[in-house]
Amino acid sequence: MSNAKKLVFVTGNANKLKEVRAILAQGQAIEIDSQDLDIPEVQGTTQEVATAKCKRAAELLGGPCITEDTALCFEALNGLPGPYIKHFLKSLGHDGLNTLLDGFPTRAAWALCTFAYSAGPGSEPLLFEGKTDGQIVPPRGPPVFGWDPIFEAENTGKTYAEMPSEEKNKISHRYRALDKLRAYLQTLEK
Ligand SMILES: O=P(O)(O)OP(=O)(O)OP(=O)(O)OC[C@H]1O[C@@H](n2cnc3c(O)ncnc32)[C@H](O)[C@@H]1O
Ligand SMILES: [Mg+2]
Repeated sequence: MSNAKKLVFVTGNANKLKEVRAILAQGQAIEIDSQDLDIPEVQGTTQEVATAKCKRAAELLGGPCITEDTALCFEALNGLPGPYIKHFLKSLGHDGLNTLLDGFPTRAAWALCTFAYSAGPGSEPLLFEGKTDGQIVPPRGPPVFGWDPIFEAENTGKTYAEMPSEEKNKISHRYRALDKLRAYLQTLEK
């Protein structure tokens, strides 16, 4: 009999779901169900964006849920595109995001993952953040997931896209945020 804790992850992104399941599968009794709900994303800080999305998801579901927002932040642009990376990526592509940084003294960037957990409608979401530093580089590796080919992580010399998934999942912004969420969920079981 499985005594796994079940959680609903509200996301429309199949790659996120895949990584979250792979990371949580490492010895943890948390099962993830997913739902793709169309939730407008507000403008603001990464925290404001994450909180508003999770609140709305819990209202629509009528129960507890998690949501996740990923930002890609350029040091030269004071953290932008940040939570708006999805639209920047769609409009500019990998090459355009690189060109955006031409003429700036640094191509340093960080990937920021924010998980939000709501215990249910009306319950203020809790946030769990994970960050991985890196550099924006011309694309290398298979273009499977978002901006993976242009993000060279920390001192690995590899873009996320060049890493086997187990390697990315050990150092990623998502892994680091999930580690905190997992620790919090364990305290609820006690
Ligand atoms: O339904 P949700 O969960 O919101 O899924 P989404 O695809 O809209 O995701 P976000 O709003 O968080 O936007 C983040 C953007 O960054 C991309 N992205 C997220 N995590 C990534 C990762 O680990 N590597 C590369 N790209 C990523 C993703 O495809 C989006 O274009
Ligand atoms: Mg989204």
